[in-house]
Amino acid sequence: MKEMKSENMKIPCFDFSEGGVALEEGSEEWKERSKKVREACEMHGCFLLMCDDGIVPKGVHEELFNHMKQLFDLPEETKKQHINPKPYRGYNGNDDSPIPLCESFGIDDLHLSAATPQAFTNLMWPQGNPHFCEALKTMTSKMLELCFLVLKMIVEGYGLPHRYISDVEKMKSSSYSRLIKYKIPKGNNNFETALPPHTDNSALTILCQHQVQGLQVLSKTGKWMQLEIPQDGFVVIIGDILKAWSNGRLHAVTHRVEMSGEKERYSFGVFAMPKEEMDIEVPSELVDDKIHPLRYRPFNYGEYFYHFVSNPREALQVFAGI
Ligand SMILES: O=C(O)CCC(=O)C(=O)O
Ligand SMILES: [Fe+2]
Repeated sequence: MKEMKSENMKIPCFDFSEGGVALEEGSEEWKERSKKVREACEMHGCFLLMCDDGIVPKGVHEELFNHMKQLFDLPEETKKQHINPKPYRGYNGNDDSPIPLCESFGIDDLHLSAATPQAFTNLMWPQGNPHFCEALKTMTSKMLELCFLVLKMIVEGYGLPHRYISDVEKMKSSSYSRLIKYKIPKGNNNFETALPPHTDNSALTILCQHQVQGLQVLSKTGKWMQLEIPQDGFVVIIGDILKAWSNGRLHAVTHRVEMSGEKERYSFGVFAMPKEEMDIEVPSELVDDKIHPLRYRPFNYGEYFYHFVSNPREALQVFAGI
């Protein structure tokens, strides 16, 4: 356990509340920070993020999680009404599931239209739940703004021409918000895996949680490290798509959730991803003959997702090699 803690010290935590977001893009400070963000994404595949009121208005975090608790307390028949034929969406929560400690709802493109969060909250509460509806929409939009900021920092961190900003902007043209509850393990085990090790099928993932920690990342040296997500803060995780786009330079970190026997855990994740028809193609600036030969041939997100559904661990491999 001690070892986990000391390794965890190495996962960088950026404080965007010290004017990070207000930093003028292109300024020297911005360039400096972008380099550090890029290095963290190469070395660890994730980093922690602190934010102040200017980014996520005060109280929205708390509001979101208070309502999420009420959501998961609704009767099973009500929760089951949230259906979506696309894999990983909809409501997942029955005890026969291969991951019985994890109960979740997935919703696509929550922020694009006011009708989407409203349809969801009206389905769960026929009398409506405007506060939750607003909190869901605000958090998703803010978290996607942070994703775009990080994507722009990555472009800057590699010193790529400005035109790549529109490339990375497309990496967040779709999104999927996931509301998760992790139950307390029933056995006597101190720790139980509630979400098995995986990499994300997104370009970039941003997550927050309510008080209880549990997310662990696998270091490049093969050690599991417990993350300490700051209160009202976030963790940013590189997904498979940015790994491919960056020619394998950014690390799509393997992560899992371990639950201890004490308290339920609630988390909220936003997965930024391209539209299905979008091509993922490595910028020529990130390819050279000697150290960085081209590692992934161009593919589109829909093709990748198709492979991910049948074999998540090998999906990116399909496009590896030329
Ligand atoms: O709940 C968490 O902290 C992690 C969730 C996660 O990794 C996922 O949904 O892909
Ligand atoms: Fe994940």
